[in-house]
Amino acid sequence: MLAQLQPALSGLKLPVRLRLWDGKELDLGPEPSVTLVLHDPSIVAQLSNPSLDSLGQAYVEGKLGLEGPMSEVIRIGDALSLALGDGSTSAPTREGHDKSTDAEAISYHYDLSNEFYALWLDREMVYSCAYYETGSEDLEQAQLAKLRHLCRKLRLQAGDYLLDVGCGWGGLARFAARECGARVLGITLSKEQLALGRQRVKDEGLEGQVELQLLDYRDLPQDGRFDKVVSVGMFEHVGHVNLPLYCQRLFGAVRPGGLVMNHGITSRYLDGRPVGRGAGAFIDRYVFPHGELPHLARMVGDLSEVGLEVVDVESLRLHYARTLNFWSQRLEGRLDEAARLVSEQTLRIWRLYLAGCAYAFSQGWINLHQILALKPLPGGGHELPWSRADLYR
Ligand SMILES: C[S@@+](CC[C@H](N)C(=O)[O-])C[C@H]1O[C@@H](n2cnc3c(N)ncnc32)[C@H](O)[C@@H]1O
Repeated sequence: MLAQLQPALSGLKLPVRLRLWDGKELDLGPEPSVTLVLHDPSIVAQLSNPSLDSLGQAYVEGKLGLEGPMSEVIRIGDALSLALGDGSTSAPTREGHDKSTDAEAISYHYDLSNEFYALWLDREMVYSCAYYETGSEDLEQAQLAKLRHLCRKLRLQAGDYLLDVGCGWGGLARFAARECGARVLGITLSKEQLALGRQRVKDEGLEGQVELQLLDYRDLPQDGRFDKVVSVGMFEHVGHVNLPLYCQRLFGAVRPGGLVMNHGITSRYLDGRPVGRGAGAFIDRYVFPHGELPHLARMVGDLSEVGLEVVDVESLRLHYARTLNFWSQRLEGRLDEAARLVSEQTLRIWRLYLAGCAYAFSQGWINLHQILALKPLPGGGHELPWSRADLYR
């Protein structure tokens, strides 16, 4: 089987070395930067029709070993999938989402280990795209700049009541309280996040201003009590079927004249079908079960349908590629510590996921959009300034 496949593989001239189950080595091109270790002859059949999903699965299951820089591993995996794969993609996902399946999916990802996430996230443990004002910032600076950018877009004032939907470990909630004087309610579905988030609120003496709760977005108060609503890296978990309900809940939570910021990952495709030669299927299987990425147009449409007026949209695609590269490099630099915190299989998954998503953003398979919307005042007016100049002062 390998003898049949070898001419096709060698024809690609990729900088890859194959190491076989019997120890033999075979270079497919000059100066190999990546070694694929075929632990099992059965993996050869998969190599003849590879996708990022099947290659990733073989790695996770230990049939395939990967040696070399992770970014290079992903690039090679994609080149193999493009050249030899049949290019088949699955249909767009439209799963039913209820509170219990969503809670389970969230726990699978976010309750993994606070210590593990702390190894490679920034100090505030912000788990979403950072903002690089000049492109020369490190991760710590860029995450703080992102929090500032969001608060500025929300025109957050002292005394404002802010709702943070999907608050993670509470980095934005604490920033908004500390730097802007806001009162904040943050909600999450992760018990581990909640415990550490509350501890950090306490450590900073912000208990009078910041409250974090375990609450599903479907159960949010609907009496318009919040001046501003922000949702960062959360709507990817909602699912197409529930997007109208999600937008309805944001609308119901904010007061007339208030602002809503939705920051999250969007699909390149209008129908939200999986992207990237099997990459989407891998993420769904191992990383974010039940996650779904809508197109920007779908999200703008659903916000508009409930009565929120979209006033500003910004794409930060390459900002997320850079953020993920930082995360991936930080994890790669601390693999021994990580291996003590999570299982070997989980570590393999997260290594592929971080490097793979950096690649996916860099290729334009997925994007990151900040969508600012407002709930108009009775009569149609609003409180926004005439220009965006205030954002950049
Ligand atoms: C990628 S994290 C982003 C966390 C934070 N916003 C940040 O930027 O660091 C996604 C967050 O959404 C929350 N989440 C997902 N589905 C949710 C739901 N149905 N209701 C409330 N929170 C949810 C998760 O618990 C998690 O805190």
